[in-house]
Amino acid sequence: MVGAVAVSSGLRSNLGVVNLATKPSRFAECEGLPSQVSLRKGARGSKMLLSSSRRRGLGAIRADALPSSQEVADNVPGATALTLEEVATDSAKPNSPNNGPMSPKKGRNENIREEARRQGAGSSPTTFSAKYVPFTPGVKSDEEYSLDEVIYRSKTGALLDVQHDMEALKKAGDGAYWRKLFDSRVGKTTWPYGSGVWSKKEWVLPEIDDDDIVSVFEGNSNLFWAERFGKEVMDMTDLWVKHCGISHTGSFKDLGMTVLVSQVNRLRRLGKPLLGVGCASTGDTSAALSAYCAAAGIPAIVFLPANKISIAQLVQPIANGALVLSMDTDFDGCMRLIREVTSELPIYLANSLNSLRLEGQKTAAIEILQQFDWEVPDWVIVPGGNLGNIYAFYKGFYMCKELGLVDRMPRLICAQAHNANPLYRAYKDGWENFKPVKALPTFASAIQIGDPVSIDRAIYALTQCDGIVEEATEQEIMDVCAQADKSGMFTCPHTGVALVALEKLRSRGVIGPNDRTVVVSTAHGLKFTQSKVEYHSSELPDIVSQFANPPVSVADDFGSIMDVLRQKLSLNNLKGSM
Ligand SMILES: N[C@@H](CCOP(=O)(O)O)C(=O)O
Repeated sequence: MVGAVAVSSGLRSNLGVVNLATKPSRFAECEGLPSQVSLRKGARGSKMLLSSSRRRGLGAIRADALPSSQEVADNVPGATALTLEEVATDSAKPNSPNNGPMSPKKGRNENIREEARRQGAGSSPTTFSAKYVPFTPGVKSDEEYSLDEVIYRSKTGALLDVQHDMEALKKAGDGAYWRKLFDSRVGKTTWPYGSGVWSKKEWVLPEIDDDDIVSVFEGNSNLFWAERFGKEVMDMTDLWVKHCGISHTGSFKDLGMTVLVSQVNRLRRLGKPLLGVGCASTGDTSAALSAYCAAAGIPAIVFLPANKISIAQLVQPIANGALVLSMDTDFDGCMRLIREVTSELPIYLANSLNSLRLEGQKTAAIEILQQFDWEVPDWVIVPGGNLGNIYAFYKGFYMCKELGLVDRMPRLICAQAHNANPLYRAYKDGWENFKPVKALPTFASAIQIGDPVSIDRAIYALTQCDGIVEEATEQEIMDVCAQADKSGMFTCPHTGVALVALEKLRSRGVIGPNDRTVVVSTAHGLKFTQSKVEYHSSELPDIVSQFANPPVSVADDFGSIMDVLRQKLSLNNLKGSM
């Protein structure tokens, strides 16, 4: 066990040293974010710019009501003004990263954006449109906002939804038309359709100019048949994993972030004085935001709970040049603070409270149908923390049904960690009396959230499709991950939570042995190696490592190695035949 112990203690000591809270100055001057506009002391001086009613308004601000860059500079001690022109034109500069490395040159002088523009693909005036409306299902309202406004909540404080002109989409063609169009774009590098998200552009952000899109051709993620795990562990024949973690920054967040950052890119070009984009995060949202902002040359500001995210997640925004603020609180605390800050300063909020994100995330559901050649699976299991994604999946499936691409919806299951299970509790209570909880530490750290922003969206989605909520204990999460990994996967703990939900529903007979079931894997397991190392070293407190596979320490000589092989591989039984 020497090897395992060494690896594990090395990792642990690394974790101990990395605490950005003690080193703010090194990171305050990250590329693209003038340190004068840092959010340290004095930023609260800008309070006078916003009316107190807006402060009470749950963070809802409209872009046309935002202070100008000059006003910010005048009122924020130490801030300098970016001219509107500077803000707006940065991404249009010829050497802007937005036009840079991810756009391979076509011919001598043309990149793929230019090629798409020349061919008129996607940039011509569209008959499709989308707008924000209050997310108040069943309640009629005339309230609506352009997607070019900076607004996250309705007048009454409700969440917003992006509403598409479904009539225009229906008029364009029937289900077969849309299926054919989407299928024709898969596997190409045509800008911007090489992206799994933008290949559904008409259903996502129909009115954005292709030139404003910030994409690294995310999406089109793997959907694979988990044959051995399905058969041996779940007694199932038709179990699939949609691996959204095989993505640019290693999680499904890329799907939403390409949409959100593209819209910010557009707003800055239109002259909105947005200084940057900010989020609270348990590690994946911050990684995605930082990468897309870096690709577009837009400042990113991320609020992280100190010592609560993995090193692999922490290093991503650092490397991408974001301003990383590490705080001695949990995710819910970071979320409260970023909402306060974004209602004070012209920083665009990138958490899934912002309904734009879900427009990108819903494409994973459409992809699942597409990958099954437009056949609908019986069940789709999604891990849930802040709860935007379960609604995003619902919406993707719903649009496909409404527009005739398929004729039914799958049943959705949301899976939560027992240590952070407010949705599960509400479900068990017949959806009555939702109460936020104090989320306790869980290996599934990305869903360690006690007061989920999208609770209303999640409850709506689940009630609409006869959905189910399940929960997983820490022991169950680690065991199922080890079993899944043994069958060739490399699961993140959140995927483990979804697998536990599956196991429980299988053992109760709710999910049948031949039901086509998709488990959504939300992140790459390589982001969460620490708990795996400790599990296989049997070093996790309060966890019995029944599926541990520790490395064997062996002397570097032939005889010792043969002894181990004999013991481990039952070579003695084979002796006669050798
Ligand atoms: N797991 C998330 C938490 C933030 O949720 P979001 O839905 O607002 O992105 C993360 O990776 O930060």
